[in-house]
Amino acid sequence: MAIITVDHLRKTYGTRVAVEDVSFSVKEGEVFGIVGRNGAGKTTTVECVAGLRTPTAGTVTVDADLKEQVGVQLQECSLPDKIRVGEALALYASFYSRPADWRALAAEAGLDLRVPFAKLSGGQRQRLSVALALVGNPRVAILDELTTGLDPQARRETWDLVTRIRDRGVTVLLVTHFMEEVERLCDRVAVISRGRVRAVDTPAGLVARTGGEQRLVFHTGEPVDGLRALPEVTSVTVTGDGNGAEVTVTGSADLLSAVTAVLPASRMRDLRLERTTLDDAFLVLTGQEES
Ligand SMILES: Nc1ncnc2c1ncn2[C@@H]1O[C@H](COP(=O)(O)OP(=O)(O)OP(=O)(O)O)[C@@H](O)[C@H]1O
Repeated sequence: MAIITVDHLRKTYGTRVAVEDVSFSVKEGEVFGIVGRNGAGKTTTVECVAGLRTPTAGTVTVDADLKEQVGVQLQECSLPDKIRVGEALALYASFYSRPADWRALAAEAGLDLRVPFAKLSGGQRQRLSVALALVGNPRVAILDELTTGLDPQARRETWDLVTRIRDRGVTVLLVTHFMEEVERLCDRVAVISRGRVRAVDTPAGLVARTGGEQRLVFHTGEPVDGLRALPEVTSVTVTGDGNGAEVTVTGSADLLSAVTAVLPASRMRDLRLERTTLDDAFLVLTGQEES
């Protein structure tokens, strides 16, 4: 069941078009990603979903009482330097009629209640901002670029926190630049480019729709012309000659077994198989329009 429905959303600021035409729906309980290059319209879109901005045209429907049931973590978390983690959580909890147990939230986010905001690391600040977004016990959490600027360890801890939120049944709308984050966390993702949705799919579906191509690269002294006739093969490129020739074969799934049936792996050196990645898919889907 859709908990969020965005239908032909458009948002302009004077003559500047921030969101041209965006439609998607988010199912209850899923982690739904929004990806796109800088300025694509991601933040404007989620701010409209959160009720922080009014659409110029189109509609946003959220099947939850906005004030109480949507928790928002926006790009920068800024609090007074001296406020302690526990004080900030208690303050936010006082805004809600049925707040979550904020001590448990802090423990889950790995935060010490006594530490003042100014002393928190970047990762701790991000996890505090997620905890603050959850303190009202929302059914929907909107998280905007929550791991930008974090080191790999802090990023992983934040991902674990998002996974635990999802496991509790909270629907998550996640804006991100990181394809690894999409692969790890998102059930489905909308790719936005220049204010329009270019694709909505699972991460694997996005990879598949932009080719799902495989590439086999190896060195051999053997003739490779026979490979061109294989139905799995779309191209064979040879650079250099003789025993040092580097051969690149592209094609569909099962490329490796098809090729090694004709040319045994024992006749190849430095064999490697490369697959289309989500990064490749993202570049294909957003690249042409915005270089
Ligand atoms: N308040 C505003 N007034 C004027 N233009 C704005 C305003 N907010 C956003 N824009 C413009 O709208 C476009 C989309 O901005 P938005 O912040 O939604 O993009 P984004 O995809 O979230 O980018 P980023 O990844 O850099 O955060 C940009 O060109 C931006 O400059």
